[in-house]
Amino acid sequence: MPAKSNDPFADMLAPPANETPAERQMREEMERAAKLRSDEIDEELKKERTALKSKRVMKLLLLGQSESGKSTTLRQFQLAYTPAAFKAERATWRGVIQLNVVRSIRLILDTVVDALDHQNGAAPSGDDDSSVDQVPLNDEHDRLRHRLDRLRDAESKLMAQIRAPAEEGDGFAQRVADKINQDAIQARADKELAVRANWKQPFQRLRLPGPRSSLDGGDEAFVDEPTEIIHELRQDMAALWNDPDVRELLRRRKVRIEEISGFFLNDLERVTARNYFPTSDDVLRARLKTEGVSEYVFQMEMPEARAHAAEWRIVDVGGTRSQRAAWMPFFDDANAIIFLAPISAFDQVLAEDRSVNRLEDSVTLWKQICQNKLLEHIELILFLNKMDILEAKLNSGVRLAKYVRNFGERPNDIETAAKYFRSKFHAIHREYSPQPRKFYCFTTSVTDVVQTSGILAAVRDIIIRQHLKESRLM
Ligand SMILES: Nc1nc2c(ncn2[C@@H]2O[C@H](COP(=O)(O)OP(=O)(O)OP(=O)(O)O)[C@@H](O)[C@H]2O)c(=O)[nH]1
Ligand SMILES: [Mg+2]
Repeated sequence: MPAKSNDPFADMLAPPANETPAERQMREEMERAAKLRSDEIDEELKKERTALKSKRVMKLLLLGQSESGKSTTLRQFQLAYTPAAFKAERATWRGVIQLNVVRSIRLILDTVVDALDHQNGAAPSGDDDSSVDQVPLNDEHDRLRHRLDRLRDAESKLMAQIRAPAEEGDGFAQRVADKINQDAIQARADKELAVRANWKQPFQRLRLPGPRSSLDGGDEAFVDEPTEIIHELRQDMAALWNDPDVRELLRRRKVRIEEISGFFLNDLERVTARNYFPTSDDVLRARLKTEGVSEYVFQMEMPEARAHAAEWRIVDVGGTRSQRAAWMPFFDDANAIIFLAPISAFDQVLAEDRSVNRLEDSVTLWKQICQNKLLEHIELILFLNKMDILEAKLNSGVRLAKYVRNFGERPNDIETAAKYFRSKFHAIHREYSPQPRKFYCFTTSVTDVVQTSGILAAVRDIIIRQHLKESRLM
């Protein structure tokens, strides 16, 4: 009988004192099997830990004021890195584009109705410098606006469709996660449609006509009521938009419909067709304000280890002033920020606060981002966006110096303006960053697919380079 040790655990684990040789053999076999299984588990755990370590997640934050182009940039990432999914979702944008059309027409109608009221003496007194703005309108304009009244019906139905609550359990939620503000679906005072991130879910059930080579073979178009109304009114809409008196009225009243986001009136025939199917360009040009935060997750192949694809998370936020408080929680673990400054907006004001110039707001925001201590180690990538609009504006004779005094006597052209803005934003970056960091700046028009895909590749390389540098330091 083995002597008792002082270790109670060793005693417990010791083989029984009266073990027979057969029992001993069985015990030893069981112990060997258990050891084998235990080693296997250890090995699995080790592998899991290594895999977790090498699983890189890159987080990219899109920041900037409302209408700066954040969601459009996100859509460009989707088009570049998950093109099949992007294409599959184009149908869901039809309603948004139809709403954009209705909204443009409604803006023109508001101006026409106001002019007609003035002409008929029905306008409220007091707001009258309108004789200068006035263009004589006739009965046909009046008839046109009455016929177009039916658009209201299409508008409210489209809004209801897009705002319909999403059902749970749809796979789409995996790609675009509605992170905050589940109920943040609101029509604002400016009546611009805003929806939460997973607004597309109800549309997944709608059967829309595919592009001509549709894989499901269906030519049969899904024609809902708003589509039917918009189609029936297409000629009246075109008549309104192409009417020389109406154009003159808009010009005199400085209503620049073409410059308002989501402008499709030059494509009326195409987008009002019963079997209209949005192109990729249409999706990029469509306007849908973001409420809350949405996240796009995809796998990006890493150049230094082809076998591993890093997970990328791109976070898109709402840019209106009231929504900026929701940005903070995302600062902690971000790898990089793309900050969008729409420099074409130098002569515009914020929709949410008409006392604030949009360029000044962008500059203030840029300062705040540059000096934020939480972000001091993060790569800041600046997009001076809407260059195409800036160019058209300068070419049409709008003088930058009238709005930006310091621009002075410089030539009023796009190259000079871009250089000027670049140096202004660079100076802020230098002065306000808590410690020196590299200044990355691109002049962009993020609705342009070709130009933007090159820029996104450059952005990807900047972020990956930074990540490699950090992982070597760790
Ligand atoms: N022409 C032109 N249009 C642009 C450009 N960038 C964005 N847009 C358009 O401007 C509108 C606003 O862009 P969004 O991407 O929705 O802006 P956002 O920053 O996400 O705005 P919020 O969601 O309100 O914060 C959309 O209709 C875009 O198609 C650009 O560089 N050029
Ligand atoms: Mg947005």
